[in-house]
Amino acid sequence: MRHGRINGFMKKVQQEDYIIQNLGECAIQSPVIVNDFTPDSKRLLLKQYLDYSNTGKNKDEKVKREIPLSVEVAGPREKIFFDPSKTKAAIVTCGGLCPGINDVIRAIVMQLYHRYGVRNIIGIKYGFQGLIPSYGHEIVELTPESVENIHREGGSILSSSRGQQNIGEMVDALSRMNVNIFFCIGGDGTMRAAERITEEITRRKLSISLIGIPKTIDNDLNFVQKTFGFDTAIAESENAISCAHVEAKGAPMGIGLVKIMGRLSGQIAVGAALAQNDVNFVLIPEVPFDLEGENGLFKALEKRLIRRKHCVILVAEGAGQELMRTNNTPQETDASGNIRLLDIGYFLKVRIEDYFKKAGIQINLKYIDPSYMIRSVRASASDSIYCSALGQYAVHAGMAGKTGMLVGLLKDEYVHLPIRVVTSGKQIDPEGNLWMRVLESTGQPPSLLNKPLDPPVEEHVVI
Ligand SMILES: Nc1ncnc2c1ncn2[C@@H]1O[C@H](COP(=O)(O)OP(=O)(O)O)[C@@H](O)[C@H]1O
Ligand SMILES: O=P(O)(O)OC[C@H]1O[C@](O)(COP(=O)(O)O)[C@@H](O)[C@@H]1O
Ligand SMILES: [Mg+2]
Repeated sequence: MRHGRINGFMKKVQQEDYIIQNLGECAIQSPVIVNDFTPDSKRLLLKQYLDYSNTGKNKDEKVKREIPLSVEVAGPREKIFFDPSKTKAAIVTCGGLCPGINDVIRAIVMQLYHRYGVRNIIGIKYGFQGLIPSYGHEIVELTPESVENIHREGGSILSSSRGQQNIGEMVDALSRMNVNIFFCIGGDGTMRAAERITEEITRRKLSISLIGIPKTIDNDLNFVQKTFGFDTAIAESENAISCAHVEAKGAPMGIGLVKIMGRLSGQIAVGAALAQNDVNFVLIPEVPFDLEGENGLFKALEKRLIRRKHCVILVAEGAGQELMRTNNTPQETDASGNIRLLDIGYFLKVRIEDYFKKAGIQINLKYIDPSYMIRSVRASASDSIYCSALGQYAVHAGMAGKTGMLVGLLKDEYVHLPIRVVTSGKQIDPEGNLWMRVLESTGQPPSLLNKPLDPPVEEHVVI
């Protein structure tokens, strides 16, 4: 039996209260096409916590061996590790820009200063470069006054960079500057670097806590329900899609083609398509497609145009890369080692125009690429709320002496995740409900392939 607070009164809540009424027996087969139907017997456990505080010695051993799969819940700890009056904290922002970075910096500084009384807070400029003396970047002092208004602007007041730096030299700098808590705001690349920095700190037996905060519009960190900036990026892409829809309807046989960021995952494209129901085809890296052939994109597009006279296509920048590559195409990477993508947007524009020209059908294709405009803006209200929570929880974790971890949302709960589990990359499951909802809302065919793919060998991690 549990207790719930209803209208200010405590009420006993029992399992019976959660039984859903049914009008009667369901005897008719549903016309909805999905891979898995949801049985009534599938239930969500309501806020189950596990408290193992009374287990005596070897608690960590107990967590490893006896406690079911679970993660540490974030929040202020009764006892802390660092003495606030002697604590020095450093903040770095790495990788691509993302709405909300300044909100997180502000929240960390305010929380350290006002809740814990930490007076020594520094900012590392231009990502990990700022820890390497030869770059000559200045170290900036961060105070409540200096960060007071920064959340009103996009970008990062500390700036950012890509490119690997020497791990040993970075730890030398942290140690030389007497940093006790190192806050790393970044995406998958930053977390890979953070993991290596933590290993080096541990190897040197230094008492430096490293806390990650999940930044990236791509939303591709494993186990993290949502990275900050993702919601804003979706909201910003709406404008481009609306314009594409207007343009498509504004001319005979109009096609609005929009390319949206998303390197290895189509999370932004999927979110934007579901937020903006004008999209008719969503193309993402996780779901391969053919151009030609009876089931390919061109034929599906042609059928749609004949039927409805206009069409909106939303393509994630990482989609269809295999269609453009030959064995001789060089695989280029950026300074951080991320694969440089070929331009699927322009490629599709040219190929679609070519197809319809050959078919003798006159179309009007308008191509829109909002590019960096979806990530250099300030955070939306919901992202700002998320950013302040992440900043606050990151400080609680750092002051408690936790390290090699990241704060994030998982199943609507703020939790501590070991950095090593988040870097393997999160993708959209083509068999999952999210993609099914995209297919339902766009009406695009379940597959744009002429030949079905071989079944995947690896199992997906289900959380
Ligand atoms: N395996 C790694 N070892 C050390 N540094 C890394 C590693 N992977 C990425 N980095 C560094 O982390 C920083 C951020 O990575 P990047 O991929 O650019 O952005 P993001 O963190 O947003 O994914 C860059 O300076 C990059 O070089
Ligand atoms: O800023 P760059 O180097 O042009 O990179 C663009 C890439 O950065 C992103 O905006 C975000 O990537 P990260 O968060 O991993 O840095 C991607 O969507 C996009 O592919
Ligand atoms: Mg990344």
